[in-house]
Parts: sequence; C-alpha cells; structure tokens
Amino acid sequence: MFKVPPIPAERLPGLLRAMPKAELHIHIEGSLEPEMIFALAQRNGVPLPYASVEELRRAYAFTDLQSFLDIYYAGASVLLHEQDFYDMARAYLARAAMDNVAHAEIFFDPQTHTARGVHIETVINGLHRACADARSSHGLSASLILCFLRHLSEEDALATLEQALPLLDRIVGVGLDSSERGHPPEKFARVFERCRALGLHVVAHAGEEGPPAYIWSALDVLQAERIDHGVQAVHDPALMRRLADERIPLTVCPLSNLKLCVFPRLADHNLLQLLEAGLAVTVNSDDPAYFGGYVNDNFTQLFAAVPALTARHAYQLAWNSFEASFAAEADKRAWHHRLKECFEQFTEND
Ligand SMILES: Nc1ncnc2[nH]cnc12
Ligand SMILES: [Zn+2]
Repeated sequence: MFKVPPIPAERLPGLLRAMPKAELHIHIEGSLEPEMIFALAQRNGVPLPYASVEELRRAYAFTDLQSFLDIYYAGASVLLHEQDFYDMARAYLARAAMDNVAHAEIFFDPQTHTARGVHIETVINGLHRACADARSSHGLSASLILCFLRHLSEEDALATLEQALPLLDRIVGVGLDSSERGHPPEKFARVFERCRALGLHVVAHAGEEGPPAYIWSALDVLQAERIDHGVQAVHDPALMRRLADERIPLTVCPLSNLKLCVFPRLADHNLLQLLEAGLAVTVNSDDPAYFGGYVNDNFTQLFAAVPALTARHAYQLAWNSFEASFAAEADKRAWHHRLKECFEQFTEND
C-alpha cells in the first residue's frame, strides 16, 4: 500500500474532508432532516406530534438505541409517495457528494413503510431513481441494501423478500437492523439463506449494543460479509482475531455511538483499537440527520477527539471503505487511485 507521508495535524481536517471515500452504513430514513419531515408532513397531510422543527430537534436526546428508534420510525411516517422517497434520497446524495463520497451503499427499511400501506415498489422505485440521477448529477455511484427489521418476525421478513422479488435487480444486498438486544441474528437464518441463494450480498448490524455472540452468529449463521457497527467485538479476543484474519469489514459510526451512549465520550471510542488490531474498519454516519453529522463530521470530530489518529489512519479508513464495498473491482481500483492522488496533492502543497 501507498506509504503515507506525515501531514501536520492542522491540515488533517482539510484532508479528511477532501479525500474520496465510500459510505457503507447510512439508513436513508435517518437522513430525513427535521425541515424535510415537516415539509413532507404538510405536503401529505400527515399529523406530527411536534409543533415545530425546533421542538422535534429538542426531542433528539437519546439514551440508547431504542429511544432513538421510537423517534426515527415516527419521522419516517411522513413518507408516502414515490416522489417523497426520491426527494429524501436525492437530498442525502447531494449532501454526500459535498463530503467527497464517491460511492454509497444505502440501507432502507421497507417494512416501516409497507406496514403503513405503502407499496414496496413505491419505496424502491423512488430510491432507485435518486441513485441513478446521482451518477449523472454528482458522478456518485449508489446502490441499495434492503434491511429487515429484527424486532419483527422472520415470517414478516420472508413476506417482505417475496414482495421485493420482482425488484431484486434494484438492490445489491440485504441487511438486518432495528432493536438489537433480544433479537439475535439466528432468528433470521432462513430468510438470509434464501437471500444468499438469490445471489444477494449479506450484511448485518451486530455488536452495536448487543454482545460479541451476535457478531459470531451474524458471521456463522447469516454468513454476513460485513458487520455493521461491531464495536463490542473488543470484548472477545478470539472474535477480534477472526475479524482481522478474514478481513471482515466493520462499518463503524462514531457519532451514532456517541449519541446512543455506546461510548460516554468520542475520546473513549475504540475505533483506533480496532484499526490497530488489523480490522478492516470504515467510518460512516448511520443516521446523520439524528446524530448531528454527515460522514465528514464523523471523520473530523473523531480525529479531533483522538489525537493519535493520523493521516496514515485516514488513508487506511478511506481505502478500506472502497475495498469493503460491493462495487466492481475496476471501480475499486479507480477509487484507490484517486485516493492516492489526493494524498499526494496534499503533501506536494506543503
Ligand atoms: N443505529 C441503528 N441500529 C439499528 N438499527 C437502526 N436503524 C437505523 N439506525 C439504526
Ligand atoms: Zn445502522
């Protein structure tokens, strides 16, 4: 790999913002800014239990994952029409392009919408159209990952997969999200087996709040190719060795972990420990509208809080993000090249 020259600390934030990167852990419903929630509520005549944008924003004081999910699902209730899904994804992709995101793999939660009577085609077609337009408008490639809600039954997930079958050419893979504790990955063994047989990529949230055992079963039972979050792996040395040996990517979300009280302070985040143990860590925003930052904010705030993180780590994190993506090898090579050029430019300007 490219040998990264030292870069002065004061130039690091600029480099973090400028470097091309992939975002692999973003819930599109978590990109709905309060202003857009209110605009869509008005457009669609959906009542909200908050009087104003400010009142809604004030409710964003979370104590754990569940306290966030309750508000997140309420926010998603304003999405009814294909254009709503398009507008939401379009806004995220425009924002991601500003952060020099070259490639995004976007989670969506169809069950949140189908449970309210919205057809799955409405959801997928709106999101897919925004992804297609992002390529022409921003030169950004984007694909979709359908997530099953783990607090619901496996039968519900199987029914959702059935509904999605005619639209499978519009998604790259499936994931597992929502309330982690009490809902281990093995609850979804059959639906994930079916997805793998259909040729879909497979990822799963595990070890966000839940124990290392959930990461083991995401790997062994679901055969997950990436682990979303995975920060609890540090409590299990054998698991750490496996994740490092097999180069299984972790899509880590520092500001999410902070806002959901997984770590008391950003300075206490274990991302550096994971990286130094040889894990293929990436940095992502999770639900940027709720956690106070898009992907570049995650990079800059984490690096500011953990001064031991250097330009070498920044390069590794961006490189990992492309390598861990489900994009074509030729695209990965092109992004790796752009990344190297960006770092070379930064050192030449010294
Ligand atoms: N951080 C998170 N964990 C689990 N499910 C989610 N859905 C949206 N954000 C999530
Ligand atoms: Zn997530």
